[in-house]
Amino acid sequence: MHSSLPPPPPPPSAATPIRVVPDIPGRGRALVAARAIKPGEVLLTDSPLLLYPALDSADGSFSSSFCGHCYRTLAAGVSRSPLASVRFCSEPCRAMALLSSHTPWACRALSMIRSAGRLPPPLDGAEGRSQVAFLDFRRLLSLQGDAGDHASPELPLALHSLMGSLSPPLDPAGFSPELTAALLSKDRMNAFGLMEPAGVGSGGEVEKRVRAYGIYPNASLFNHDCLPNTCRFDYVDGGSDRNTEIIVRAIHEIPEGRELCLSYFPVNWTFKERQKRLLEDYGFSCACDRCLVEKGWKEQDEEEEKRTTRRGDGGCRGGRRRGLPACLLLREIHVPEGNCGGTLAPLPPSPQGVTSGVMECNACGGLRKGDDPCDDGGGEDDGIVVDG
Ligand SMILES: C[S@@+](CC[C@H](N)C(=O)[O-])C[C@H]1O[C@@H](n2cnc3c(N)ncnc32)[C@H](O)[C@@H]1O
Repeated sequence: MHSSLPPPPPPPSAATPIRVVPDIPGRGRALVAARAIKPGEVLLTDSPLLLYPALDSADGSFSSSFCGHCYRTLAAGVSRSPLASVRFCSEPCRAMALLSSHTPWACRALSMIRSAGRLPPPLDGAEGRSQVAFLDFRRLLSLQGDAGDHASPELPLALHSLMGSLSPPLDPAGFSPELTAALLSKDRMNAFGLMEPAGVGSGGEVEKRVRAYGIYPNASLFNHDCLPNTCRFDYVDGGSDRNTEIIVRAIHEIPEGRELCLSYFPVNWTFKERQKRLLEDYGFSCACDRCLVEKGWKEQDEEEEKRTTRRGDGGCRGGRRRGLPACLLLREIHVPEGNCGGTLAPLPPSPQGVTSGVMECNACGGLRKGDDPCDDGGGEDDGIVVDG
C-alpha cells in the first residue's frame, strides 16, 4: 500500500530565477539568470541589514518630514525623539528607535556635537548602549569593500578617532582603524538610497532627495551595467510592515545564464559621469556594451550628450547615433529628466505568466502603457501618461 504521495514539484516558472556565481574574473561575485526570465518578473525581495537616515544637505540635520524609525512620510500628531529634529509616526516606532538607533546616549552625543562641538560624558548602565543586535555584522563584513579601498586614509582615520572619543558606552575592543575604514568602504559600495517621491522645486526643476540609506545583503550582489536588465523599486510609504524592503524586477526578457545587473545610479548619466563615479566609488572602469559604444564618441559631444541623455533620448538625436541598440534600449527604460528621471520596468506578469505591458517608474511610481515609447517622431516625449 502506498503512503500519501509527495506534493507535486512546483511549475518550472516558479523555480528560483537567480543563481549566485562565486567569482567572475574582474567582477567578483555575480547574480545570473537560473532560467529564462519574463519581463517584470520579481527576481529578489530583500530586507535591509542596516538603515540610516540621510542628512539634509542644506543644514546637515535629519529631515523631519518622515519617521525616524520606519521612514514613512509623517502625518500630523507625531512624537519627538530626545534629538529634537527627529520625529516618529507613532509611539511604537519611537519606542523601537529609542532601543536601537536613537538611544538617549546617541541622541545626546549628536545634539552636543552639533550645538557646541563638545563630546558627552559616558553614561552608566544599559540605557546608554546602542543596540546593534539587529545588525548581522558578519553578513555586513562579507560585502564588497576593504580598508584599502580609500583613495586617502584621512577620512576613515578621523572618523575612527571621533568614534573612539564617543565610544565609552560601546565596546571598542577590536574596533580598529582598519575596521572603520572597511565599514566605510562597504557603505560606499553597497548602500542603496531610498528616495523621497520626486518633487518639483521653486524653479520648476525636478527635485530628487534620498530619504534614507540601506544595506541590503542580497541586492548588494548585483553587479553594475550602464544598460541594466533589472531595476529596483521601493515602496517606503506603503502600508506593509515590510515597507523598507527593496524589490528587483526584470526590465525585459532575460535568457538563462545571462548576468543580472542593476545600474548603480540613474541611467541618464553621460559616459564621463558614469566612468568617474564607477572608478572613484566602486574601483572599476566599466566596459559594458553601452560604454564601449560611447567611448568612441568625440569629446566635444559631451554637452550635447548631456542634454539629450537627460532629455531621455539616450544621446540618439544626433542623427548618426540614431538606431544604435544602446540608444534605443535606453529610450525604452528612461523617463526624461523633465518628468522624474527614473527608470521603467514592467509590472510583474500575471500568475499565469502573461506579461503586463505596463511600465512602472522606480522614481515617481507613475505607469506608462504602450508598445513603442521609443517612437522618434520628432516631437517631445510624452513621459508618464498613465496615472499611478
Ligand atoms: C555592490 S558590489 C557587487 C557585488 C560584488 N561583485 C561582490 O563580489 O560582492 C560592487 C562591486 O562589484 C564589482 N563590480 C560591479 N560591477 C562591475 C562591473 N560592471 N565590472 C567590474 N566590476 C564590477 C566592483 O568591484 C564593485 O565595487
